[in-house]
Amino acid sequence: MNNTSQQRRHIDAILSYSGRQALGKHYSPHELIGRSWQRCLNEYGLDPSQPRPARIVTHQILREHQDSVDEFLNVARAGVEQLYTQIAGLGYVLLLSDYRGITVQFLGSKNDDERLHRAGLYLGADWSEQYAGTCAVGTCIQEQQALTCHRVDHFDSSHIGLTCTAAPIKDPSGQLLAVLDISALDSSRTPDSQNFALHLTQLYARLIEDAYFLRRYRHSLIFKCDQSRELVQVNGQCLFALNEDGEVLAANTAGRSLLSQCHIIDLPTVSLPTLLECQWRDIVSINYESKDGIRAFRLSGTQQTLFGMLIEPATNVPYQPQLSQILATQEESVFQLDGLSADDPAMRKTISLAKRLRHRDMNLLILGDTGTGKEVLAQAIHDSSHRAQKPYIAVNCAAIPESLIESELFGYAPGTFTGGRAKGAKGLIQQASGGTLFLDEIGDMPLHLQTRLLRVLAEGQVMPLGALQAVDVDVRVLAATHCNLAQLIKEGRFREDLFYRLNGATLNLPTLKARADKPYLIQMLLKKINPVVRLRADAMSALLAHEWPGNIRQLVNTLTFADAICETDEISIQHLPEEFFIHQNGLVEPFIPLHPITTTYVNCQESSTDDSEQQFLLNLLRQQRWNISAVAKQLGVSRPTIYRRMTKHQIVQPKNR
Ligand SMILES: Nc1ncnc2c1ncn2[C@@H]1O[C@H](COP(=O)(O)OP(=O)(O)OP(=O)(O)O)[C@@H](O)[C@H]1O
Repeated sequence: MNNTSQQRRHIDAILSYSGRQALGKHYSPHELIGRSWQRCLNEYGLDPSQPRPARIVTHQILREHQDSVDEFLNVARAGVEQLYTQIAGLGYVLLLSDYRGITVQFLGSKNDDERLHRAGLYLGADWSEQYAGTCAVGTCIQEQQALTCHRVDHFDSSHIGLTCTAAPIKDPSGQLLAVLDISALDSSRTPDSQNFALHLTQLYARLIEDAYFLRRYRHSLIFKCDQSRELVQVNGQCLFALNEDGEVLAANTAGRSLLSQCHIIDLPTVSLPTLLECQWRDIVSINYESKDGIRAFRLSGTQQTLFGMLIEPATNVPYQPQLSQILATQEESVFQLDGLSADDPAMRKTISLAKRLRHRDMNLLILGDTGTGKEVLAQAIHDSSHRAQKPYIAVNCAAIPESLIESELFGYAPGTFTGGRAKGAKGLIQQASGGTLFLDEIGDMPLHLQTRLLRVLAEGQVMPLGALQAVDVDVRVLAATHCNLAQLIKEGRFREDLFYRLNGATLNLPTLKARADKPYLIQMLLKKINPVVRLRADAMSALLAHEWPGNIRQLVNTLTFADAICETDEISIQHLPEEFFIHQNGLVEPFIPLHPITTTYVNCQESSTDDSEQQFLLNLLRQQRWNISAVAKQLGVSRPTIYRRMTKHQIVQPKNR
């Protein structure tokens, strides 16, 4: 088809689309292009049968347009030139237009000067939709989004040879500032071939937008954040300019979309500490307290972790006087507590509270899912308190049989039980006197014992079973549970008054899945298990991606397992339990250890190759007296997995156990 008949066909397609001509078998445009065609026909009164020549504004007018964005053009230059070097060899030219569609910067080949001029791919060209009809620049201005306008997407039939891709650049207040466009004179390729061009243009539009943002707010403190700790410095997506009180003055496009996730549209009233559920000092002290200059935060009302860094003002440091005051209130370091976490927002709050309360004698309630480290925290609070030299007694209320828990806790007087000790026995509460009593799984404590415990807490005295006289005790109680105590209170299964006695303050522990410092925990725990062994990147990625229903306990077991079956000093994904393999496509083969073993319960008909794993499992089963559920819990896997593994390793449970 020659050029003229192509143009004729295109005019028919638009007239048919507009309903001004009978519907034929014509090209049906993308919704966004269709909207633009409608605007051209109905709002601007453009006539598709009257192609318009490219309009290039005069030098004088061009100068006025350029002057109005002079500062921006200076910042954009480097990005524009870099993008052009990447696309020039592919036959593209580059246009940067202002928000009115006038091309204020142009980069293209001199060889095609005349053709480019005729097509409007030229400095000073007017690509507003109102004049040029549907086109990448003009439609991007109207729709405020990146798009490709490929060949017959153009309204004006004189442009149907072109392929153009454009992306918007916003100013720090969110207003359209400019449009970055790359165009080619001839493109016989399909629209899909422009996907790469679209991504590249969007990427450079963002780079230029961010460079301009940083330039405009160079005198302010800038908070830059990203969902990845590794990428925040080189490619932090969100930028926030802050005043000296931590209020957000401006944000880039990604920053504004983050704010809109939290339903915030009114910028100057947003406080960044509120948005990140933290103190202002947590933000301003990043560069002074964090080793890598990055700190983890949680986005308010979500489970989303953001890693943030600060870019300090180039001159005229507005927050400095306040900063010195803030840093003067630096939190003391308490190694027992600091070591529990590297950088996690929830742990930061918990540890900070624990530090402030550690020397107080108030009772504390530690809440968290199973295996999140409630007991470890309790021990650390005791070890860092003024009671550290006194006893620390831990009691698991769910593990002691109900018939024994009373005597275990409160002790008994001589002669109370037949078969009891002649001198009676001191209960655990009395043993903890002067120190700390940790009551784990407090939600499982029977109601009548809750009443007795309440008396101990209220009166500072314990009455052993069968005794006539109460004994004075001075005990600080740290209680923990994974239960919802409010719910238990509602159901009448937990005493409300005891709850208030125990809950001098609440310390919350996050799940392992939600923790931002998983890499630290993994490395720290592995070092404890085996200081020599090292994790390969594939294993680390699998561990980081895991759900961890059993939390840190499951992580400890997983690492212990991997260490046991790994025969070199490197753990890779094959050494992790079955749950970590990608079964479906067989990408990863399970572990195959080397040394054969023989045991009473193993049918060694053939020499097994999975012997280390077999030995590990066998040892665990023996330790747990063949309680499959207990082994499954310890390894953080399901019972069927244990049975499958037993079958695989031909481990047979002894009949007479
Ligand atoms: N910060 C930590 N550093 C090292 N090990 C930890 C840490 N937190 C937890 N662990 C380990 O994780 C396991 C579970 O911890 P812990 O018993 O304190 O959890 P828990 O919340 O009390 O569990 P449960 O609710 O089942 O009683 C233990 O092996 C403990 O040593």
